[in-house]
Amino acid sequence: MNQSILIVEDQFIEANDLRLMLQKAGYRVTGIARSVPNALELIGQEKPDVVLLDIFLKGPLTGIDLAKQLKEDAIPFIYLSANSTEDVLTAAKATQPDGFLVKPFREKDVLVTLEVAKYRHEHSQEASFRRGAQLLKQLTKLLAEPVDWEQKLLNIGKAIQPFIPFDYMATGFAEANTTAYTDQGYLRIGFDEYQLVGPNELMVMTNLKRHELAVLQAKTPIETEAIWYDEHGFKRACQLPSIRKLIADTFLMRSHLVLPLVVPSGEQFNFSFYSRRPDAYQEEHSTLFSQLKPVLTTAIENRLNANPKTSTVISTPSTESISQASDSLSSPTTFEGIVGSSHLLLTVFDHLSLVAPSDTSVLILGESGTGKERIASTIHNLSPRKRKPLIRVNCATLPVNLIESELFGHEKGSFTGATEKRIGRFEQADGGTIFLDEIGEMPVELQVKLLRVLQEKEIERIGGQSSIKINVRIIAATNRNLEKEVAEGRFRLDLYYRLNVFPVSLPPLRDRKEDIPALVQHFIRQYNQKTGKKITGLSAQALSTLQSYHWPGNIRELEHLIERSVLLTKGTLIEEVGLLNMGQPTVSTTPEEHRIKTIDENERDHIIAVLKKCNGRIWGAGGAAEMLNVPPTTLNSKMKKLGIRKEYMDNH
Ligand SMILES: Nc1ncnc2c1ncn2[C@@H]1O[C@H](COP(=O)(O)OP(=O)(O)OP(=O)(O)O)[C@@H](O)[C@H]1O
Repeated sequence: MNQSILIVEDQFIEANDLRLMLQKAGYRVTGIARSVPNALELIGQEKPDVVLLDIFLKGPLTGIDLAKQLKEDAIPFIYLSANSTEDVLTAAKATQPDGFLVKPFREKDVLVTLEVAKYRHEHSQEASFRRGAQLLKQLTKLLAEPVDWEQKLLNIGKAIQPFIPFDYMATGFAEANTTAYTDQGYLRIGFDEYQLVGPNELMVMTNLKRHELAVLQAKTPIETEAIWYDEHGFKRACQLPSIRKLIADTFLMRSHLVLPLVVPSGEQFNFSFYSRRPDAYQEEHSTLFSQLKPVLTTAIENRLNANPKTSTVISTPSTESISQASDSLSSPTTFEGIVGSSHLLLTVFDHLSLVAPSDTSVLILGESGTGKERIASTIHNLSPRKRKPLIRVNCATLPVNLIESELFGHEKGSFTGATEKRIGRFEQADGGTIFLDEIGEMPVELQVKLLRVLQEKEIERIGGQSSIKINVRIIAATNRNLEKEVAEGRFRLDLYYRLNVFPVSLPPLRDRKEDIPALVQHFIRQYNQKTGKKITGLSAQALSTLQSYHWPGNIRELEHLIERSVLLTKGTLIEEVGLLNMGQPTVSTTPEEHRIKTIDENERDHIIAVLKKCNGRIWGAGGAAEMLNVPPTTLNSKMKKLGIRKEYMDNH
């Protein structure tokens, strides 16, 4: 083995104990550093395979400062720490360490954590390269398919989506002094559904004329190297009028990545990605793109040869979405039965499809009723373990004195009352998945035992003589802020770190109200089936009440409300829901309000109210057109006819 390790620790005795422990296990200790400058000097002399790094050191610099350097040098590191405050923990986590060890150390924990860190480090580097290679292979295949160029670009986007997430992708040639806007855009409106946004569609969506788009295009800076913006940077980049500002404003985009490709003939073709998340893009996306460059460059060259740029065809306006367009309101498109297509939920789906096939542990975070259990079973069902058991353990409801025997089992006679041998939940889940729900409620004493099981992949029944090997995938969930629990000493940092390998955060319903219509429909269908009723939907007034509510109980609360409403409704339409006083329009008593409005005025007010509710969004899931159940183009012309100006859409 003879791996080399540098210990960065200012407590002499602890550092020395570690050194002896490591040497006994066959590691070579390259030195003990007590401060960051001292550590840098030792690393300069010999690059270690792994660094064990205390957070608080001698001098003004901390282990977190050194971690940034280690990351750049691709040296794996493990923090040595006593439980820290939330802020320190957050800062430490942001440096993406390869492990955490909590003092005092047990020899076995140190050795296992080192092994895991080594594996994770090699694996993550190798995995990202492998993923790039896999994507490259997929693209090569897609590009050879005999489909038109627009479809080809869409196929590229779809293949890239899990690796470079986007809500809008713009593609096109970049040239100075342009006199036309010819980019092709793809707006994501469902898990695998995109809306084509060519120049004509963009004109309709933005109420701009062709020459106005061209002017904005000419004002848009041409990036010659990969560049990405987080929310603040993007706001600054969008101060002056440009196409990217137009896209940001129209589709509510918050971060941006431009990946330019220069083909040998000198032409530049851009892939521009936009996201509604504030910080979707990082260096790794540009690195991945470099791996894809050769195959994409060839595709663009071929396109240029077959179809010189000047003859770019401008497509006719279309309101059709490409692929799997959902045609009826009665059956919402779902991802494995999970309803919703808000960008926050689509991000969750992307994460699920990435992580499900592997054995990686997943930590699901989210408020009560956001669907954590639902997501856990989706991960299991999408994994190769799907034919084996999924065992759920609710850590909050297990009696403290029985929890150990529940999880690990016991031998007959091992304690008073143990009249029979018991197989624990871990053993029951062998070959499959264990779902540890409400993990934040697990007593601290038991957390150590759980950590051992995770590290060593074996359990011991209470009263048992030997350990039993188990092969179980762990999914844990909590509605608590685990970092706060760690900071307050109620949750072990090392266990948290071990579980938090792949966190999935479920957004609360109030942050994705655009999913409400589809969820309502889904639950109405479900309860129609159960009760034999034939409810067809919800009145606009009732929907608007639901959209104005804060939803502390999330989807479970919505589900119960719809269940109740289906039972209480006599006709076929739910006219009212039981959330009284929520979001009711205030009644004005001015004489003007008593005047009877014309149909057009009423229609105008209604459209404005809906537009405000959708933050001005017309297109896609949760957009005004969907809420009003009319095609977006029809809504656009109605708005023009009724004189609804763009400023009503800028309300935010
Ligand atoms: N996106 C969704 N589409 C359809 N049904 C959903 C969705 N999300 C949740 N549900 C339903 O909402 C209910 C609550 O979900 P679930 O029990 O998974 O929430 P939870 O976060 O685990 O709650 P808790 O924290 O209270 O255990 C379930 O009936 C589930 O099927």
